[in-house]
Amino acid sequence: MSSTSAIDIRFHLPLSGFTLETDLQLPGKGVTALFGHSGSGKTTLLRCIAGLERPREGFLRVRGKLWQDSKQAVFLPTWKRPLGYVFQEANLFPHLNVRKNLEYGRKRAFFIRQPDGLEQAVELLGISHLLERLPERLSGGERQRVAIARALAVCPQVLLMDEPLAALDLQRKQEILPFLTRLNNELDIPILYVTHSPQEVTRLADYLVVLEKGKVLRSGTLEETMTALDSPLAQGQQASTILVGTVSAYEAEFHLTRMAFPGGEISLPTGQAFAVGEPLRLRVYASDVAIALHPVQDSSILNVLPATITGLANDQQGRTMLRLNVGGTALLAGITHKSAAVLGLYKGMQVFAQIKATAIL
Ligand SMILES: Nc1ncnc2c1ncn2[C@@H]1O[C@H](COP(=O)(O)OP(=O)(O)OP(=O)(O)O)[C@@H](O)[C@H]1O
Repeated sequence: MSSTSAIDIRFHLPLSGFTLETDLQLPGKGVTALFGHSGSGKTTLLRCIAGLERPREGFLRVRGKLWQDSKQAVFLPTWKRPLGYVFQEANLFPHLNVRKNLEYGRKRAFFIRQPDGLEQAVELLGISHLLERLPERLSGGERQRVAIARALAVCPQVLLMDEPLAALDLQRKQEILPFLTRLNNELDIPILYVTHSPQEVTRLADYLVVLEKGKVLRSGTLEETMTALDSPLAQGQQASTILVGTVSAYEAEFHLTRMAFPGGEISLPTGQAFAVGEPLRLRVYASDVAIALHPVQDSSILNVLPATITGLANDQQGRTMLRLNVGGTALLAGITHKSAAVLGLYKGMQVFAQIKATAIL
């Protein structure tokens, strides 16, 4: 990552009983998820980036622009930082309609560059039909879409989102997720996204920072961090791999979509037809990946990919997690400790990964 396109963050912020200590370089575009247990410091880190906390020692450079450097006594106040901030609650002004809520934020912003920022935000969040409504006449999901549009209407250089879905029920979450995916695809700014939810991480993130007690436990691409055998995300029933690729074919007769990814090709049944070339993101649970020593001929499993074992970790419940390299893509396989022993699996061994099921994210 070059320092002109990245976000460089170094903060040392001692609070009573808790110290935030971060030294990070994050990508200057895409979604970076900040993940960790309650109290690990995710919100405090966002507040530092927003200039709402002022660490005595701090350095922050966003895509080549210095926002903060305690050594040079540089500290841009919050109102001069070109950022959008979305909270758990939408916090709209109840007496202003949606349009006026959006305009209010824009009027107060110091840094607006593009005159059509508001229209773009309205279009991106699909809220043009809501502009004349008062917040009390919006659903929770709509309110949150307005809050996101308000943050984007000021044309920020970075979007900070603090658990934007946490206050919503499952159905509302599902309603908003496609808009968040769209932001990631269509905006050229980085999004820092705080969440507790492994599902949101896997659905949205390109890059992941795992925080624990104010420190960075791990940071890297989603693939690296999810498949590192000592990562909290690679443990238990939720352990999964995200495969990113494009549709290579659709077999209408079988309602079967084939996706090409750097490690090969994978097929999955889909209710809807996808166009060739369309981007797809699939989740493969580790528990849905089995291991064979030879390519199996007579099997109902469609996806059999040659792989090399790059790591093994046993837990205390009789399970072994394998990290595989499938043509350059990391894949987790969760099998029993007994199967690993019977097959004589070891690091460096060539095997075949049989992928039983996948889900589109
Ligand atoms: N102004 C403050 N003064 C003292 N302690 C603080 C202050 N702000 C936060 N803390 C403490 O810092 C720690 C991290 O809090 P923070 O809200 O950043 O965690 P989090 O990971 O966002 O948690 P959650 O997921 O529950 O929102 C907590 O122990 C909190 O009590």
